[in-house]
Amino acid sequence: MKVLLTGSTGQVGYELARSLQGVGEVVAVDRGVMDLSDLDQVRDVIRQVKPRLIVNPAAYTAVDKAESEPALAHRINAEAPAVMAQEARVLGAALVHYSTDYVFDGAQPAPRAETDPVGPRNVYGASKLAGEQAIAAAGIPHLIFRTSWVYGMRGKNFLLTMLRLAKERDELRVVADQHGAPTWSRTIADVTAQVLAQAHAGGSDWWTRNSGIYHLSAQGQTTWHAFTQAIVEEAGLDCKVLPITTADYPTPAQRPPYSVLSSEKLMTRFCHLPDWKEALQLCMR
Ligand SMILES: NC(=O)C1=CN([C@@H]2O[C@H](COP(=O)(O)OP(=O)(O)OC[C@H]3O[C@@H](n4cnc5c(N)ncnc54)[C@H](OP(=O)(O)O)[C@@H]3O)[C@@H](O)[C@H]2O)C=CC1
Ligand SMILES: Cc1cn([C@H]2C[C@H](O)[C@@H](COP(=O)(O)OP(=O)(O)O[C@H]3O[C@@H](C)C(=O)[C@@H](O)[C@H]3O)O2)c(=O)[nH]c1=O
Ligand SMILES: [Mg+2]
Repeated sequence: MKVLLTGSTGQVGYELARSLQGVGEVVAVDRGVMDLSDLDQVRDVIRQVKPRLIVNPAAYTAVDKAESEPALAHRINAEAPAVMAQEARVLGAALVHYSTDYVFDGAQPAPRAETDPVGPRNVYGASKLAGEQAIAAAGIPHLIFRTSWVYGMRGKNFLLTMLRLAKERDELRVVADQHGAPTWSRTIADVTAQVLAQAHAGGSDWWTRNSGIYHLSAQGQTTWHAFTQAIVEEAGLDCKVLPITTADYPTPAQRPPYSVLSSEKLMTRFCHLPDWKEALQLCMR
């Protein structure tokens, strides 16, 4: 089976390039081959490759910058996935896509289910929500994995930023009033591969029965402050981590105060997800 993989230079895409090897023949395309801001190019590449499955972890992920580039964020996160869905329909292909906890406003401190109302607080979240909706509306076989606070030992992420800052400084000030679940990029890729293996073994109506949104986050919850404490501790660094409020750390984009996802649906149907701290330790070791 031919699998078209986007975003293989990103955190999740890099891990997927490895995890999807057992799923099929992976054709990985980077920005140089398929620029998601060029919708004609997206269409042309899909028509050339003719995949049976498109896996799309590529996205505009710069949350603060998106506030000043809403059109570009929307093109990459909503219009490009819409084109992928249209082309998948023509080919009879399935689409695996990724979305975010930032589709929620996070006003209520309770884990969010897939059926809970959305209400993004920022341009990035709104653009990702529009991407989800375009895929769902296309009526194709699809899986949308909403994940959160992605980190890994490569790429641009909170873990690597904090490791760098903790080495440079004696103390870090980190917000302690935003709650979520840090999720290792490798967990996301491995779970994706496991679910696709089940799809492969599942018979002809598997996609009809299972298409939809799934929350895919590590278990448990924390704050950016406590996440940083765990990072500093695990790295054995000598750096104080001071709790601050969101108001003490002004950013262009608003973030949800509480965006913990309940991954019960995914765990009931497919597989177990690890605790965030155990995954962090595995990643850092
Ligand atoms: N990072 C996070 O904390 C979270 C991410 N997600 C979602 O998970 C998915 C994977 O994210 P993650 O791997 O962390 O993201 P990264 O930021 O690590 O990687 C993004 C990828 O998208 C590619 N990309 C960006 N713009 C374009 C473009 N115009 N054309 C082609 N490729 C482009 C990047 O390519 P290049 O290297 O060339 O820039 C890179 O490969 C995304 O859908 C994201 O929205 C969900 C929750 C949290
Ligand atoms: C660097 C730094 C950040 N912060 C705060 C700012 C912010 O509120 C919080 C997180 O910072 P970041 O900007 O790294 O995180 P952010 O870019 O908001 O991360 C998000 O990315 C997108 C792609 C997602 O989909 C989300 O799930 C989430 O992972 O930490 C501090 O308090 N102190 C610091 O020194
Ligand atoms: Mg960021």
